[in-house]
Amino acid sequence: MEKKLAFLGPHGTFSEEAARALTAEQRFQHLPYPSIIDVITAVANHEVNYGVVPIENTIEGTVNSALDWLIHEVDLPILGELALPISQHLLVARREVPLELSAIERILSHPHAIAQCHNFIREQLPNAVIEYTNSTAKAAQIVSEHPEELWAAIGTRLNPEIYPLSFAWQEIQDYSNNYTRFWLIGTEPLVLPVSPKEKTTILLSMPEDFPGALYQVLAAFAWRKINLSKIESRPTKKGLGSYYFVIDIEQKVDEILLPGAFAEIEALGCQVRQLGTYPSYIYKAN
Ligand SMILES: O=C(O)C(=O)C[C@]1(C(=O)O)C=C[C@@H](O)C=C1
Repeated sequence: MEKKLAFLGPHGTFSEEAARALTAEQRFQHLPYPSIIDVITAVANHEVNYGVVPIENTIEGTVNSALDWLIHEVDLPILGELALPISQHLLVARREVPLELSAIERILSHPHAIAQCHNFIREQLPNAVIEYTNSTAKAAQIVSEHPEELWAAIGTRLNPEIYPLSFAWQEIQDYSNNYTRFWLIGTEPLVLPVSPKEKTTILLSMPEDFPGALYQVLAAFAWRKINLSKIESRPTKKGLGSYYFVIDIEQKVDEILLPGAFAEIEALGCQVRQLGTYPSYIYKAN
């Protein structure tokens, strides 16, 4: 039976691009879900076998809703990661007389896409009202369905191929080297192509009132020369000043020295939860 994979819909999101690229060599039924949390929940409830969610963007940083749901609400392993180049475009409904930029009253998109284009919006559309949607493609769909309104969407280069839209301005993100990392999550293992880059992500909980705990944790990695690529603190939601640390490590969990580092950290009284050990890819267009 064909395996099912959930992505943030509707069709035409960056998440769908990432999902199709990550699973290019396998046959899947790709299913759109209305929100990132719905994607994760569908995987956790076994409605689908796998899901793809955005986790971090170069300009805007961590996608907190995705990371927090994976930390607090479910226990699903990360199976793979893809960094997808992101370019944002200003899209308007197709009409006989093209909509002037100065006439745009409302601009719709996913909060992360809006945040990647703050400078453009402030300079070119200072009076437009911002309306957040669950995804870029949702914004594109809504704008295309209301050609009578003076609305624009921030969306992907593929959106005008799916919805009756035209480009009002291309490449509007504030920084050119824009990437979003996506995680593939699932309830069963998946054979993915070998990657030169393997990563492990852990969630670290520390004992309370332990001066220098983070310093000692980092020392356990440092003296073993284990490379870390990200440390993010997220609230435990149990009280102000109480945090988890999400740490991305640039090697696989069973590689030499990493189990020793975990044992040393646990001996300090910290808890280590492994969120996944997985291949990491950078998207390359064919
Ligand atoms: O709206 C989309 O197209 C998504 O896939 C979501 C998302 C995100 O959550 O960061 C993905 C990539 C871009 O950074 C902007 C939006």
